[in-house]
Amino acid sequence: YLVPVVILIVGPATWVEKFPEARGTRQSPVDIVTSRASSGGSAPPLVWRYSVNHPRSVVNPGYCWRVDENGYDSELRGGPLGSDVYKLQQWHCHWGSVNGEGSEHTVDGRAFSGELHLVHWNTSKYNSFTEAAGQPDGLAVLGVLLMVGSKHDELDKVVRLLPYIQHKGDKVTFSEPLNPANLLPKRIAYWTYPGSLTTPPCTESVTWILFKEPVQVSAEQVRLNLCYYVNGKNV
Ligand SMILES: NS(=O)(=O)c1ccc(C(=O)NCc2cc(F)ccc2F)cc1
Ligand SMILES: [Zn+2]
Repeated sequence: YLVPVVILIVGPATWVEKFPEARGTRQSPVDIVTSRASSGGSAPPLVWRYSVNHPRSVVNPGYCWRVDENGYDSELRGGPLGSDVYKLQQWHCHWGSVNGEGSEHTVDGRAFSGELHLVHWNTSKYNSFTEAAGQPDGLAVLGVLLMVGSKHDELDKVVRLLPYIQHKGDKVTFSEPLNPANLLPKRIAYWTYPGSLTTPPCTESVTWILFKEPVQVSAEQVRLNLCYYVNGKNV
């Protein structure tokens, strides 16, 4: 007898139908195989400066949360970014829904509890984020691996607002001073590779800069993130 085989194709496997870029040659996320990473050689230091005292909005985009910088000035330069200057557009997180394996990148096959992305665009060459997002050197994303440990005070300024944006499209603006640099690890060693947006349209426009040292967040902070965002649905 014939066994009915139903192949349910959801998620990334269907993205190639709608987003041809997803079939590309530099798709993210990837597994970082540390033994195959070459040393940075003589790359110049990575330098960043962020505005602290300006109104930011926390948005529920339907998956996790996103903080919009609302156009306030900032700079990211150096490292693998050549002579171009990039500006912080937004930052957001990816959390796991099961056994705390929620990071997008893995390191030697190991996943972390979550991953923070600080999304920057090339203001030296392009006039808007949307324009830059379509160019191979348009975006630079700083990736921070999150692991359960002590409470993260800077991140808590966002986590404590989550109960107010429980539905997709909800947005709350806050003006409490916040320095995105405090979201980064102390040690700034990183891996870098040319990649893509990890969600549709998966455009291959991202220079990925993933810090080696994970940052600690408390189990309660992970739980709060999970309660509100499990698999992109609000629960
Ligand atoms: N997880 S990640 O850091 O890789 C990532 C960062 C930004 C975006 C994004 O802005 N998407 C919307 C979007 C895409 C475009 F290509 C152009 C405009 C735009 F709003 C998606 C994924
Ligand atoms: Zn992301």
